[in-house]
Amino acid sequence: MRKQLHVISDGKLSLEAFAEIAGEVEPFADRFHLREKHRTSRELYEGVKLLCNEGIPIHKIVINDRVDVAWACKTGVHLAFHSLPVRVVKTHFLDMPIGCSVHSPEEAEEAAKQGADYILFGHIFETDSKKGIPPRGTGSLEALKKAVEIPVMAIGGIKPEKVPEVLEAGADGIAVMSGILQAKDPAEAAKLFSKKLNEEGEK
Ligand SMILES: Cc1ncc(COP(=O)(O)OP(=O)(O)O)c(N)n1
Ligand SMILES: Cc1nc(C(=O)O)sc1CCOP(=O)(O)O
Ligand SMILES: [Mg+2]
Repeated sequence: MRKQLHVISDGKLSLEAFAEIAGEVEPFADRFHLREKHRTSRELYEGVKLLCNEGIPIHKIVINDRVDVAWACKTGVHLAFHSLPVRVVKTHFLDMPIGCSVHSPEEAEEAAKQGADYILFGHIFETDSKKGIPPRGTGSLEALKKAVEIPVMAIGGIKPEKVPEVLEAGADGIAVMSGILQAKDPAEAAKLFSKKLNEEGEK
């Protein structure tokens, strides 16, 4: 199966800047997450409109945490540690695609049992986003893959040269923030991630 590339907003760029980058990398990416924990629902709603104006199909847009905004915009939702439980969202929003962040095989099993469509597992490698917290490594990814059947996206410190190792450990895709948003040429970076994912995914 084709391996996925998720691009995660960093909460630092303006939504206009993120949408512009999203427009450039759209052909190479499968999902765009608005992970903007400090923003209001109105700002997130406007952010979705900006993404749509840049040509991002609605099915590729995911809102972090805010089920209300996801429902209003008909996007997917990504549930974080502090979010509503997967089961609750699943019960009330039958058709909403649901992702969930997990940090152990037990959390992964629970998310799958409650009806998550996919999980993000991390952080795999050191990343400025999780300073001072030891990375979990690809060994833990391999162990977690044995616990669930739903797709597992690896997150945290993923650079193009790390993709083979992550796929070797069984990842169904990757989620990337700085590797694309801070790249000199985000489109080239996304293209390279996509190439690495497809090359390795076909093995
Ligand atoms: C053990 C552990 N708990 C929580 C977090 C952070 O939660 P998450 O839902 O992944 O939220 P963000 O990564 O989006 O901030 C964690 N990394 N580890
Ligand atoms: C949002 C997020 N969640 C993580 C987790 O482990 O739960 S790591 C992460 C940030 C990923 O950023 P980068 O690609 O720049 O390392
Ligand atoms: Mg996370």
